Amino acid sequence: MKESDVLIMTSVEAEKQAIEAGLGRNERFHVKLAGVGPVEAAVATALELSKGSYQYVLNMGIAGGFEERSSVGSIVIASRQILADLGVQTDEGFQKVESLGFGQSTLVPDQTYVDKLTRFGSHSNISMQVGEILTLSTVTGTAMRTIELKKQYPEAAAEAMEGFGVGLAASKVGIPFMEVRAISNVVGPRDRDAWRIADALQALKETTQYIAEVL
Ligand SMILES: O=C(O)c1cccc(C(=O)CC[C@H]2O[C@@H](n3cnc4c(=O)[nH]cnc43)[C@H](O)[C@@H]2O)c1
Repeated sequence: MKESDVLIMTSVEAEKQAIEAGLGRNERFHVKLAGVGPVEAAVATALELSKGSYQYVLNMGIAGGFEERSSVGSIVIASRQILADLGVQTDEGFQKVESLGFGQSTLVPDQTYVDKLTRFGSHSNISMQVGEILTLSTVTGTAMRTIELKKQYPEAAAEAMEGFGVGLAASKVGIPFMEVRAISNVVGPRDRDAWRIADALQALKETTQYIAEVL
């Protein structure tokens, strides 16, 4: 393992296969399973980082997109990763953990590579945008929760379940990180049959080809 190696954490085997197909034969990149949810992802990433020497950490996978901010089949690169349900629920509404005077619910990924990938992507056929990505332990599946999240995080472009965990593990040891998600479904009332997983996995594969050139 070399110091310029890149660790890519993803949730499930189908995502890993799409990413590996995009990378082709590239020995700098190591794709590992993070499991599902922020806790699994943080632990899995910390363990991988303890075994090797990495220059960069990426969280990649599919995600739900907020209708007005991202479309199915497009790519969202995180400007911020927000652990959206870390806080306190009161009669006046939800307050972030920071309002209690401790804790952290937002991470800012490495801006240099976010910019590089966005610039690179603007010359491709893939629709790519930068926006906030929420990390949640529970997939949003009702209209009411969707409205709540949009009210709390009006700038959110997507939600997934691992980004903050991966980013936190990397940030604790001072390694730059980034989250890149392909939108498979709209955030809203649960309709699993409407998820366009094949399209999202194809976008993930194509984006990984760019990442291998940019990083
Ligand atoms: O069933 C399949 O063939 C299949 C193939 C690839 C991936 C999956 C997953 O279910 C991946 C789970 C992973 O996806 C993220 N995700 C996707 N949509 C959402 C969403 O609307 N809200 C939150 N997370 C979402 C999440 O990070 C999961 O870990 C299935």
